[in-house]
Amino acid sequence: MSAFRQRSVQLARQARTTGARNTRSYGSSHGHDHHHAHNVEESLGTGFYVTFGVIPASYIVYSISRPGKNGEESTLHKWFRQIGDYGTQWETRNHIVTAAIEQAAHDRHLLNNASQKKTIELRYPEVFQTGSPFNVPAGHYANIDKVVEHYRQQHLTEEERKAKKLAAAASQQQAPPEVYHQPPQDLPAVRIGLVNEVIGLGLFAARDFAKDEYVLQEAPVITVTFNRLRHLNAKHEMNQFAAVVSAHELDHSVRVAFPGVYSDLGRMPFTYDYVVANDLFSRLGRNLVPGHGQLAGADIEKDRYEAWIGQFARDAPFDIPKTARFREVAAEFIRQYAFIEGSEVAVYALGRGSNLPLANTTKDVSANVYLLASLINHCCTPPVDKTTGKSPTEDDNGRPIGPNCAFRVGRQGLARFVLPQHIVVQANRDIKEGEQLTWSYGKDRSQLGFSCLCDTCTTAASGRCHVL
Ligand SMILES: C[S@@+](CC[C@H](N)C(=O)[O-])C[C@H]1O[C@@H](n2cnc3c(N)ncnc32)[C@H](O)[C@@H]1O
Repeated sequence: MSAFRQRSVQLARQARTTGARNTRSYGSSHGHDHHHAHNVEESLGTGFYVTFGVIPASYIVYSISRPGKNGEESTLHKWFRQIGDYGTQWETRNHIVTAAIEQAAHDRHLLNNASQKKTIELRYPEVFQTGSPFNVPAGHYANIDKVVEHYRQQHLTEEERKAKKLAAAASQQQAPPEVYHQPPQDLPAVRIGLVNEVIGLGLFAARDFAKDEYVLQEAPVITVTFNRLRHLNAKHEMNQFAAVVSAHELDHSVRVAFPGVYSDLGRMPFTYDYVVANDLFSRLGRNLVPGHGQLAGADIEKDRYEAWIGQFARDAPFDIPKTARFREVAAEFIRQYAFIEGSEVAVYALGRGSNLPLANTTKDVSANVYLLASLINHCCTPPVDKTTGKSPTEDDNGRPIGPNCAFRVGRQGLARFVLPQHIVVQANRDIKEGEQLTWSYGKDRSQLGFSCLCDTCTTAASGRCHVL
């Protein structure tokens, strides 16, 4: 194209030169043309391109508009027809899509509503009649009696093994002791005794008890509202003071059970003769639930008793001034002697700063004082043995050590026979007649508030408590 263009320019230049020769030359331009011939750059122009473009375009249009060799439809004609057919095509597609959606909806409806078949159609029912096609001579079935017998034996052996295992497990599983479910028996349960002049009164087994056996059930003699956090405030102190004093006024046995508290409240302890003459030791058993353990009297010598109450008699003034100090005395008495329903620790174990469990600590709850159960003294649990990981229950000579009882207040666990606010005493190991009943006050020695003189602490053979 470039060569063609250069040639055209050359021809045009020659034509101009010839033209100049035939025309007049003006003086001013004379000789200039001759010496300075310009190179003229000219494009081919639109006309040129149009002319040359039309030819192939016409050819293309011509060829696509021609029918095929065998009279087929020309390409151009096909295009026009396709464009014309678009409407029909879309209509057909829409019909197909609509039909598919309708069918899907129908199927879905059918699947959701049709009930499931309860039987399975066999592809060919003769399947039941056929035997194994392998290793079976024509007209015969294999005799599988031996196989059946083998698996029958295997099944019987397995069943026998299971039965033996179950029986072994059942014999190993110890049935809970019968006594654990039974309320205390209507038999002598406890006897009152004087442990020594420091510890004071205590309760002693009046017969043998088996581990887990219930010893007695007792109703409270004083019930007051108690709040672990607001124990010492005017409302609670007044409530406790009134309850403690009126219990004393109603029954002299209360003064026998708590001589120290009543001397603090201005009441003289009774003499031994007065107690015996009025049968006040026996009256200490008056709140036992009938049929749930009996008090077998008291075993206390006169001179020891007089020596013991002498310490309280010395302090006792003769009147009860209702001052704040006496309210405090009553409140302290409740803290020392009361038990809370549902709790397995007594109120003293819930003293200020205690982290022992009490359902809702800011709530007012009932705290109960009992006549007999309040005489049960504390015994320390021996420290855990590092080798066994348990607290020893026997000393080196095989004698039982540690507390031998536990208590529950109200219904708890299997002790469903316990009445609301009542206390039940339970043997936590076998107890011999004459043994002192003890339980743990729930704190270690440093927090007890008195110098512990329990067997665990004082018996040389056990003596382990000293390390606490
Ligand atoms: C709930 S009373 C038990 C009955 C008490 N012995 C009495 O005569 O009133 C608790 C008080 O008994 C005394 N006590 C209980 N267990 C004791 C122990 N292991 N060692 C020394 N004193 C104990 C303490 O004076 C304690 O405050």
